[in-house]
Amino acid sequence: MEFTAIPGVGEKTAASLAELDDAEAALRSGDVAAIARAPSITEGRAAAIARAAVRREHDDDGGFLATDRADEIYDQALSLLQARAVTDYGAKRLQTFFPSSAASRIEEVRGFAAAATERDPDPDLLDALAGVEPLEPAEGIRVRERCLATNDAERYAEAKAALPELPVEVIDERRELGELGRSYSTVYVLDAEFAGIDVDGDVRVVPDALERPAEFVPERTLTFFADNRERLLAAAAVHETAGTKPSGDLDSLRAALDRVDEDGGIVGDEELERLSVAVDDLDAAVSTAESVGNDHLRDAIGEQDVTIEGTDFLSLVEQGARVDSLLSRELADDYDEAVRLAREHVVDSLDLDSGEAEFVERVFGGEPSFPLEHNEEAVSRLSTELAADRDRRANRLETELAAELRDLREPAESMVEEALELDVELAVARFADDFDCTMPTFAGEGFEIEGGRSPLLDVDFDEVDPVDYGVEGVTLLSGVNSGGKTSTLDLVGLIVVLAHMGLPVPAERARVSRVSELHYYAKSQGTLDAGAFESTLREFGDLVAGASGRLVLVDELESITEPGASAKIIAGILEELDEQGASAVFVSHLADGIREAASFEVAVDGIEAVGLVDGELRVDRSPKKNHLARSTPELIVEKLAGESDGGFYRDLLEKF
Ligand SMILES: Nc1ncnc2c1ncn2[C@@H]1O[C@H](COP(=O)(O)OP(=O)(O)OP(=O)(O)O)[C@@H](O)[C@H]1O
Repeated sequence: MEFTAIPGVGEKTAASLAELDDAEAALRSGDVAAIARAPSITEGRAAAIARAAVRREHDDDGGFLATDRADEIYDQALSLLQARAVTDYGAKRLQTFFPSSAASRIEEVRGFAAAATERDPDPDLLDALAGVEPLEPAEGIRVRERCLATNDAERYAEAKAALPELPVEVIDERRELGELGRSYSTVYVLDAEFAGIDVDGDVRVVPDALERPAEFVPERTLTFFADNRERLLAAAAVHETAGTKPSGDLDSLRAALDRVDEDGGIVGDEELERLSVAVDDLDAAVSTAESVGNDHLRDAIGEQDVTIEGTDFLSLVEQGARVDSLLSRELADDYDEAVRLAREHVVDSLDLDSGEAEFVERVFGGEPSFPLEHNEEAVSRLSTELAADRDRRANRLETELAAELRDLREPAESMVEEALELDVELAVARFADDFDCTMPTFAGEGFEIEGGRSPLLDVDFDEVDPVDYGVEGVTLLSGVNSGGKTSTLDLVGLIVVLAHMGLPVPAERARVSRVSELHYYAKSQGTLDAGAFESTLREFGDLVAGASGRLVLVDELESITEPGASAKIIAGILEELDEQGASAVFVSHLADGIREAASFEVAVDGIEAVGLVDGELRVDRSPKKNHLARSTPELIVEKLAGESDGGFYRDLLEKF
């Protein structure tokens, strides 16, 4: 697939997408999580790319929402769905649902929605979902104790690219390898010619290391699991609560996570723990050991009766009062004991093995002196030895554990994606539940809605009166002020948009025709000036230029100019739409004038006031077919005519 053929995808994004394992499948299925795994593609951008890819896949020109008001209705529908997603991911993924004129796309989503509405949005499940997020790649890993080495400039560049986490050293001769062996706990040599080399340290010749980089940086795998621990556990909890079968085995995943600490290190290896503690506590142990030895020596000196010959005394004074020779002669045994105690303290407190204990021999010893002092160089050698052992052991264990975890990585990723996908399904299920939705059917012309209740109204959904309304062809919708004409258009628009998204609609039953474009024009705010009027007229000129297959909803177009002209303009538009067999509902208070001006019998439906109760209009929200509803002024005049004896109101009423 040429990624640049997807609208909105340039060379740079295409190159990012190409880095995915199976970008085509991700694009085809609108898998936002997978697309967002491409470098520098955010989830928001991934949703836009997915939408464009799905459109292309289904040959959809993206023109379904043909007007601003149609766009707004879609945005409102999307917001209602998104408000029911628990995860940010779910909210973004819902953006890949859009109204389309393509039957194949609608069918695809209808299949998804049918399964989704079977789901039970259990509150525990929604709680569990709250912790699920797309997984993070392991980033910022820097390994300092191991290195790669090569004598080839080209391989050096390849190594830097394939294993950016490791230092890469250039070596010209064997001797340098020996130096590296002493500086690093492990050296991976990339050149086969060094095979069989015998140098100090852990130096391994691995010419194929760049072909299997993950094995040489187990930190990649371990950090991935450590960084994503909470998300993975949350996804596991989602599967358990939902009773769904995850891609991976949850017990193995949990057991594996228990073996990695929060920094990606190994948990539960006693020897590694011992070595780590020994490295960390070495200086403190040596210092305490020194005190132990000196305490012993001080006590011994204090208790000793020192006999000193005059010549010795003289020589001592001449030497600047040094007591070493005196110590070696008089307190040799006590000094040896002090050294033994000091060594023993280091070995015991750090739990050193016999090999390590040999290094301690050199830390304390030598010529007797007071106070007893440690040999710094020997401490440093012991420290280097312990650290190298620790690093080698950690690396060996990490390599082994990472090899096990690598096999779990893919199932773990799928498991999280499945949990996130479940959030999308549950959002649809909750939407359908909350607004008593049904799956619409596609057939015939226009639409037929039974028991439709708009969630876009400014009243609680529980208080929304159900509306029955159907239209085939071109119709005027009349009615009292605030009777619900605009709300009816909104309901029709919403049901048509949701149906073309492939989703359930808020009605007991709904039939809609397959529409190529939805043209919904909101009521204009007051009369337009000449320029704005001209451009509005041009818009309608374009609308009627090829209206077949379109659904047109227009709210009180008459408000754009004076009533007489408006009626003629509306009549003209209706004639064109009628000729092309389009379906349209025009809300208007000018039904009489329009009918008069039109060259065909324009159908008129009406939202009828049942009457005025305490000055308030009681309305039947379902428009009556082929019925010109009485207007609010007419109702008021009728009321006044009934209340008074005077002829004025009766005369007035007769004029309606
Ligand atoms: N089906 C319904 N159920 C409950 N309340 C409704 C319903 N339809 C409309 N309403 C209420 O009536 C109010 C007015 O509705 P709407 O704006 O659709 O009337 P209208 O006929 O377009 O008015 P106007 O002629 O003044 O433009 C809404 O804001 C809403 O509160």
